[in-house]
Amino acid sequence: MPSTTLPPFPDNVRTHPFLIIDYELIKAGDKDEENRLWKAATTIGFWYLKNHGADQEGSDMFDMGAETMALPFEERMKFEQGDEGQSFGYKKAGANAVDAAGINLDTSEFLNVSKDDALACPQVVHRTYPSTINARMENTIAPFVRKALGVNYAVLNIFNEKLGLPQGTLERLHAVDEHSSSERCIRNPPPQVKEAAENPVIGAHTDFSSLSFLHNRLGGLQVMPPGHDEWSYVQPIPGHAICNVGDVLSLFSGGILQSNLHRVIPPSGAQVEYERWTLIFFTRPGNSGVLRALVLIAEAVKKQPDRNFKTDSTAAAWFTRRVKNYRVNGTRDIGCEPRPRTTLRRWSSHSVPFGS
Ligand SMILES: O=C(O)CCC(=O)C(=O)O
Ligand SMILES: [Fe+2]
Repeated sequence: MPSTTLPPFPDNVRTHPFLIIDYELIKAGDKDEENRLWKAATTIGFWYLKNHGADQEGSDMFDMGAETMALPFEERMKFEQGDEGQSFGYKKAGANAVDAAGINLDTSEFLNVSKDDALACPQVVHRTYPSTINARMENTIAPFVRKALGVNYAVLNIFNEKLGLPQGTLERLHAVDEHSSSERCIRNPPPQVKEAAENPVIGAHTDFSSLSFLHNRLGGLQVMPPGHDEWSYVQPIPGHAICNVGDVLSLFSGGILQSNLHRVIPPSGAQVEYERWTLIFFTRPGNSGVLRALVLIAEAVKKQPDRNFKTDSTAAAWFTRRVKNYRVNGTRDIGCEPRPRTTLRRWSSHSVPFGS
């Protein structure tokens, strides 16, 4: 369990301010708040969300993560996600690379529990999990999934309206009863040597979700805002989730919604001594939907001939490829684009932006 007496976020590092969106106002249909959300999503693609109502569920999830990471390593490894593009299960540290060459390995461990397994429990949809996860499937994981989905559907419905799509289009593409996404709980140990304090623990990337609903207590997350060439920290604010647009919404919206580059390095200042935990719910599209810019967005796509908003892949195939390409031992699919291990390149400068 992450300590409750963590040192404060340092005041001598560069941070990037995000808009703070009030979920209570969003639920109440406040148009000004919807406009602020739209502004955040179409500029940097990140925002803080307050009054999301998932604090207790998030805290229970962190407990689940701590209980599971306390199991012997061999036990966790029985549930390792493997190199075939499956994300559900346990990811050991060092299975992913943090640089484009695939030389430097990550230090993060992930626990990815499928929302389908959580909501169908005791039925197994995708796979089984360590005993500590099974024990909390109904009373911890499913309630968190429901809260996170509620938040993300509210946001999707606003984007749907702003994009001028027929009512319910984005929600249907992310239908709760169609198999899809995972959530993630991450543990990063403190760096072993002082020099490692600047090394990324999760390399630069854009999320291959539609929306990410993220909770962390220590610093370390950094963004590269559009038009900048230096990283800025994202300061965790107690009780505020950090939300961001992922590649799938960017793709569906022809780039109107921004999926922004970010990475994780060890926390700075006194926080560096502490284990760092993150909880994320990734809302992903249903597996059968073909990923391409939606028809009504075709005009926006035509105006950006240098960018590719067409994958010819279903969500399931695209997602599998993205997971495999992160794995050090992952085999590339025939016909797959060159393997950028991380998306250090800006999309505008490479022709297959959604293939990595
Ligand atoms: O740990 C964090 O703060 C962010 C993790 C992240 O960006 C990811 O898992 O995609
Ligand atoms: Fe991310």
